[in-house]
Amino acid sequence: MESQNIRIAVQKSGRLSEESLKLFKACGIKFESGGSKLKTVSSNFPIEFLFLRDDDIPGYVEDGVADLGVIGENVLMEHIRQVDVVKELGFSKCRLSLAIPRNEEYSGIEYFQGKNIATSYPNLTNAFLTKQGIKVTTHEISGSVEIAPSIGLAEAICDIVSTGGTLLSNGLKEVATVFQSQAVLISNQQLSSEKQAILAKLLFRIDSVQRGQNAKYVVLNAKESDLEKIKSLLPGMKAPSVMPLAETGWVSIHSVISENDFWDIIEALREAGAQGILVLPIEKMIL
Ligand SMILES: Nc1ncnc2c1ncn2[C@@H]1O[C@H](COP(=O)(O)OP(=O)(O)OP(=O)(O)O)[C@@H](O)[C@H]1O
Ligand SMILES: O=P(O)(O)OC[C@H]1O[C@H](OP(=O)(O)OP(=O)(O)O)[C@H](O)[C@@H]1O
Ligand SMILES: [Mg+2]
Repeated sequence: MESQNIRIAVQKSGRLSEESLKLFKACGIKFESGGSKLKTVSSNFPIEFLFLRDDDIPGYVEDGVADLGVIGENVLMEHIRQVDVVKELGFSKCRLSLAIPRNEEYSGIEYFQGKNIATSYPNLTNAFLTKQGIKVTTHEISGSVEIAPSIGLAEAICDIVSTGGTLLSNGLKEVATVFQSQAVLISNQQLSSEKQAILAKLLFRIDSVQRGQNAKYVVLNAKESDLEKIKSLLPGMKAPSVMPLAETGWVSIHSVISENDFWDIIEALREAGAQGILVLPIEKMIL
């Protein structure tokens, strides 16, 4: 009999694992993680977790060994798989970039013509350069790619960059971005209707958590005479809540501000007469 749980593959340990587990926990899903256990079932949601090497996840989801998976778009795009991307997760943001020794002069993409490039992403690298008429020889290596130029393995590299610290400490400079990546939730293309219903519940929870992460709850005091000006700066979920204070002529205003324009709005609020501004995190936001 088919299991009623949906099965999700997440990275066992690495750059995706911590944020993945944090997200599912923030969704109220309880499960054990850590240690040497490679499979665990949630005690309060119909989901089973498999802890795997990230490279294996897209294949497992394509084959239906797992129903869902969390994976970096960079890995997903390198080996085209028949899976659906159901949600951008907004963490493990990084880019796949071409880098060369720092003392080299970079004239433009033509620099790479005929060069040897070390990378874990030969398909993405070749596709990017071929599109621009550049022919290179890629050397596939699975890790520590940044070492390649200094040991004479290649003249350039194409690897994951986030802060740029690894490039810097290996005497390299980033010269072109091939691909921007983040973690995504992928799904098998033939989920049973039962599993689709579980996925819909999961996505509803992820949306609520993400909305909360992108917003702040703001409470402030203001003179009634400044209320209209302040209200025009505050959208809120529907409209800001306004409550009288114990002191005549003063009100307390509660609202929700998007993380993106948070500081701009706070500055404008202060100029408009807001005082005693409190900012609180939002755990979940359900529309
Ligand atoms: N420095 C970084 N900052 C942010 N995200 C990153 C960074 N490096 C990698 N990533 C993202 O996290 C994913 C996993 O990276 P990680 O280095 O943990 O992979 P790995 O060493 O191949 O792990 P595994 O042992 O599971 O095969 C990458 O495919 C990429 O999407
Ligand atoms: O630009 P930075 O912030 O320095 O990050 C980039 C580095 O991070 C990743 O490696 P990771 O540290 O995950 O080690 P790994 O090679 O073992 O995967 C990636 O492969 C780069 O080497
Ligand atoms: Mg890997």
